Amino acid sequence: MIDFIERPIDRQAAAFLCRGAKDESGVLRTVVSLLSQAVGQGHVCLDLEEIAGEIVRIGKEEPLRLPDAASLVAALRSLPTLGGPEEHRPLILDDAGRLYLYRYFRYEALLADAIRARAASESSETDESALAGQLDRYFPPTENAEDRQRQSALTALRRRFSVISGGPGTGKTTTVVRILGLMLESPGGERMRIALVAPTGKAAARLASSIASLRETLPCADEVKRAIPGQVTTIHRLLGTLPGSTGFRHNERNPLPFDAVIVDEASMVDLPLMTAFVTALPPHARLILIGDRDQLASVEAGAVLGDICRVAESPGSSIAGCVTVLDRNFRFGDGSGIAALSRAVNAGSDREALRLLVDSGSGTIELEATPTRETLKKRLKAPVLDGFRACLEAETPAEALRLFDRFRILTALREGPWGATGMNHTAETLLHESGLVRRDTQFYRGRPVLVTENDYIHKLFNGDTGIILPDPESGHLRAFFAAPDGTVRAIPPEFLPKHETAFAMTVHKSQGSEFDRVLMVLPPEDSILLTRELIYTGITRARHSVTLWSDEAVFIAAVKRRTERRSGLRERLVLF
Ligand SMILES: Nc1ncnc2c1ncn2[C@@H]1O[C@H](COP(=O)(O)OP(=O)(O)OP(=O)(O)O)[C@@H](O)[C@H]1O
Repeated sequence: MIDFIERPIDRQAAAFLCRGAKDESGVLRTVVSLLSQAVGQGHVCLDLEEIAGEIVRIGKEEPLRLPDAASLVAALRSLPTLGGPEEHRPLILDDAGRLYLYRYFRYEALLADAIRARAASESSETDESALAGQLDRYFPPTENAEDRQRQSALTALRRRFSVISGGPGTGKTTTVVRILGLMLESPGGERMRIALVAPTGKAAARLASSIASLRETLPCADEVKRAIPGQVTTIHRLLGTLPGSTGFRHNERNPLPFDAVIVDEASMVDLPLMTAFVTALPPHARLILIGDRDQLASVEAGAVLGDICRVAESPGSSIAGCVTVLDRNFRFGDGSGIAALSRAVNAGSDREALRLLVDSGSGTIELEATPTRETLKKRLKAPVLDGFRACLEAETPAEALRLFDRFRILTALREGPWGATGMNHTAETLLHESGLVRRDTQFYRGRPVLVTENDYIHKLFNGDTGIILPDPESGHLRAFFAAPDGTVRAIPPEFLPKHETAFAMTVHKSQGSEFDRVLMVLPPEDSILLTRELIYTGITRARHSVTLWSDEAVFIAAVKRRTERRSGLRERLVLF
């Protein structure tokens, strides 16, 4: 039984796309409404095989049994709005029984073509023997026979398309900086135009600051170090947004002026944006995607990085050899609590993950039962006061921002007492009662804010985190944000774009950030929103320790549940 609440947009899409069709049974309307719903949930298409024969109930309407797949296809073909892959119609049905909205079909087809074309062409400039010597310098041979970092660098230099995937601490950034050094040292490298991008301002700032410290460690000449770009920008900014349009200034007809582009945190990039980006690259440009294939997929449609990484493993794939997975944890060591736990979660070993949490004597990972509504405030008191006191008592805005990254509450849900809204409310109450903040106005001193939309005028981006504090000079309250170069900037709070309080945030919003300590909160009841990828992403935001509030059964159910996003990208990438 597929039970779903139809949103107004699903109803309108169904009515519009089925207009003029003979649909007494309501099957067509139901299928199109399901497609609209699926896209809203991040799927790129609807798989007819999967819904064939199912009973569907929309809200309180009479349940309806859908016919078998062949009959569904035949019925859909009667729709004047439906066409095949070569046609330009609002709905597209492909040969594998996947139903798309035209826009998404086109994104997927364009992206698959662009990646295949890029993957097929090897970079011509590489001089193999010189390269081997260079690689030995950047990646000194170790007793570890299989040096995947070195392998990933070799792939990135040889190919026009490559992917480096790995969890936190596996050396992705270290490897990127070495690749930059290698590229700039190669013949003609001094003229190479390189762009570094990330999906959010926060992620861009993090990469910029890592590069600034890592480039000094490179075994290369000073002019090469100086040539390494210090600036990291967001994908939107590089492409150039156009007011009132979903298009960008740079596109196939006006390509980006770069020879190599590195995209960090690529798991956060959705299908429409990745397509816009890849199709705006000139054909000769090298594209390197960096990310963690096991993290939550993008908020909007698609799971582009995950799909690419999975295809690369299948025999006959057009992108075989383009993907390297870094799996050795250099930051914690493979045996550390967080690394072992995240590996068990990823593998779906729910019992093993639970055992690690329960038996951990190290203090780096801990499991505690989710508090009830009644005990929530009492249980939250110590973590909140310990976690935020230093930040709220800091002497300067720069110090407060640095200390704020020591601790964060991450929630699985947005709403409800165990969601980000409820946890923020309880945290604020506790801090108010303890005298650490005075929650008497909207912008009170010490209120952390998380920006939730891009504001190009004030250069604030979705995901940026700031704190409201008095300006040390004027005494006026300002929102302070860390700039990528390590300085802070101050914005009058009334100029802030859309934002939320940020003592607690959802795991989704925390992507691209890391904190020393994390308290991750799951609700007391299981829900389809609790997935393996969510748990993995939350745990791996912590650099030193994680406390998980969850009941054992809820944790087990979440680790068992995978997020599968329907798309045809993998199949389109396998085929030549
Ligand atoms: N080959 C290596 N040998 C020894 N130490 C390494 C190696 N590669 C990386 N490290 C160290 O491991 C730590 C993590 O590396 P790095 O920051 O590059 O990882 P990352 O995958 O980018 O992590 P994150 O996603 O959290 O930013 C750093 O302290 C780095 O110096």
